[in-house]
Amino acid sequence: MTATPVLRTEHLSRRFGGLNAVSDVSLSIPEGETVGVIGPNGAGKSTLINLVTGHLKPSSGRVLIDGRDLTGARPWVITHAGVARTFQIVKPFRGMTVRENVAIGILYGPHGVRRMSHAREQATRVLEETNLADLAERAPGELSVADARRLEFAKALALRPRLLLLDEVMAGLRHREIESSLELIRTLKTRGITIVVVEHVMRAILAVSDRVVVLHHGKVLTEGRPRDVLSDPQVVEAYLGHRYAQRRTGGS
Ligand SMILES: Nc1ncnc2c1ncn2[C@@H]1O[C@H](COP(=O)(O)OP(=O)(O)OP(=O)(O)O)[C@@H](O)[C@H]1O
Repeated sequence: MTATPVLRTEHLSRRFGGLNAVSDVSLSIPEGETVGVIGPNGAGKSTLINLVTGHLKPSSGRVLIDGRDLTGARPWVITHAGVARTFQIVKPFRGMTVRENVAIGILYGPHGVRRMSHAREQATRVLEETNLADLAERAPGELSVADARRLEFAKALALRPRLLLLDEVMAGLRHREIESSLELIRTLKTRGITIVVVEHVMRAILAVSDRVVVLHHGKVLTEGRPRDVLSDPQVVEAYLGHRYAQRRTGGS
């Protein structure tokens, strides 16, 4: 008997007026798998994440978390089912320190921490893990782009999710900063966390994905092993462009 997937979407669709932002997307992600989701701007990647996390309701189709039908459930219900996410546009609470931003999620999260002092202790551990410990008392507005993205990561990790959805956590980062984000994702993989990585940084997708799904005009164009998918002529045509293909075949 095969295990129940951590995330399953069945014929998931979302329309905005006449636009099919996500169209008939059926995915099955088993426990411990890291899936990269790529596609051109406007392909529906963030909408897909928002449909899974309850930030948008589907027009049709279903979302199952660990086999439970949570289609259209509120975000906090999805969080309590073990799902955490980052936002593409970082959304810290401005009036709080970095540590408090993480602690507040723990306090209202699924693991029953009710005392602020305990939440702060746990937040400190997450900040150490995400290399933000030195910045714990800073205001989020003082952080660099890379550290603000790390804070998003830390807020999601603080919920101790089984399924983590990362929406462009590497956008705008430098080489070294990307490497340290990849290191963190690799650590989470070894803990068995199931991860969905939406990313335009192909090096990152190749480095951590067990499988890659390509979205195009809201539909799954193709999916498979990262190197196979990234050399697929359809994917090159729709998204990557020929310069990228030449670079890859040139061995970079
Ligand atoms: N709230 C909304 N109202 C109307 N249209 C929307 C809304 N959200 C997304 N869209 C449209 O749906 C389509 C898919 O958008 P989405 O943000 O999911 O794409 P994406 O693949 O994440 O793109 P990017 O790589 O630029 O982040 C786009 O055409 C977008 O303009």
